[in-house]
Amino acid sequence: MIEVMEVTKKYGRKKVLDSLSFTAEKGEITCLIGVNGTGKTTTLKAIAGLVPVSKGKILIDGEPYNKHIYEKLAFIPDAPIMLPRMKIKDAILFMRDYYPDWNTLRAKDLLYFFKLNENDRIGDLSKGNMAKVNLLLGLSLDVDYVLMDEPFSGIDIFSREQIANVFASDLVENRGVLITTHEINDIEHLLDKVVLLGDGKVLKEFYTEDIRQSEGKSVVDIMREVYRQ
Ligand SMILES: Nc1ncnc2c1ncn2[C@@H]1O[C@H](COP(=O)(O)OP(=O)(O)OP(=O)(O)O)[C@@H](O)[C@H]1O
Repeated sequence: MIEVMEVTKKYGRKKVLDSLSFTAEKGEITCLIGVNGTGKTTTLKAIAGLVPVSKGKILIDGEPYNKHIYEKLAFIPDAPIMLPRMKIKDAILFMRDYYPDWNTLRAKDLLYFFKLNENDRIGDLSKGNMAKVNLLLGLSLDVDYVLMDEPFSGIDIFSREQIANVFASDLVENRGVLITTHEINDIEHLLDKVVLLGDGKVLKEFYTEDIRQSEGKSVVDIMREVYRQ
């Protein structure tokens, strides 16, 4: 389980995360939602140990950040991970050589599934294909937790469907997936838990099944209630 416990993060004097607490479980897809600048990316980076927090604790399976964290966790940003002049196949070889948990077979499957050309250069890719390459590189690591920053941002409907299919497949089964997104419509049915953020705080945390069953509401219904207050 990923446990974010009363985490405060300041950039200079600006408080970006304000005593933020929530959990993301293994075997579940948890989605962080919030307007621009509310601290979603900062939260993922803090969990991945890429930015230090000012206060509070983050535990992965009960352990605080340590040098073995990347054996458990992959962070997939919404920007290119590799150098623009590298070909997709070079990026795959780099990952294979660098990470002991690299799964070559899965990388091949995803290359085929996403219809990517391994000879294309990273710097020449469209935004959608860049997102697919990032997803391929992240999901081909045999880790328990995958953090994905805005995997659907600026991506056309067909690519969004392809990416959503990956979320529904056994590629993410048994892992803990934590994503940030604005594009809730295509993936609402795949989400187990939603955490609504506002000004660096949790405004509401809920299981999608619970609100469907007990209140007959969708995630968008709850978002309207919370953000219109
Ligand atoms: N390195 C930094 N130095 C100073 N301020 C930063 C830094 N990184 C982020 N911020 C600020 O922190 C706030 C939260 O940024 P963050 O990127 O976490 O938000 P977000 O919810 O992911 O936004 P978006 O939806 O636009 O991606 C913003 O006001 C941003 O300007």
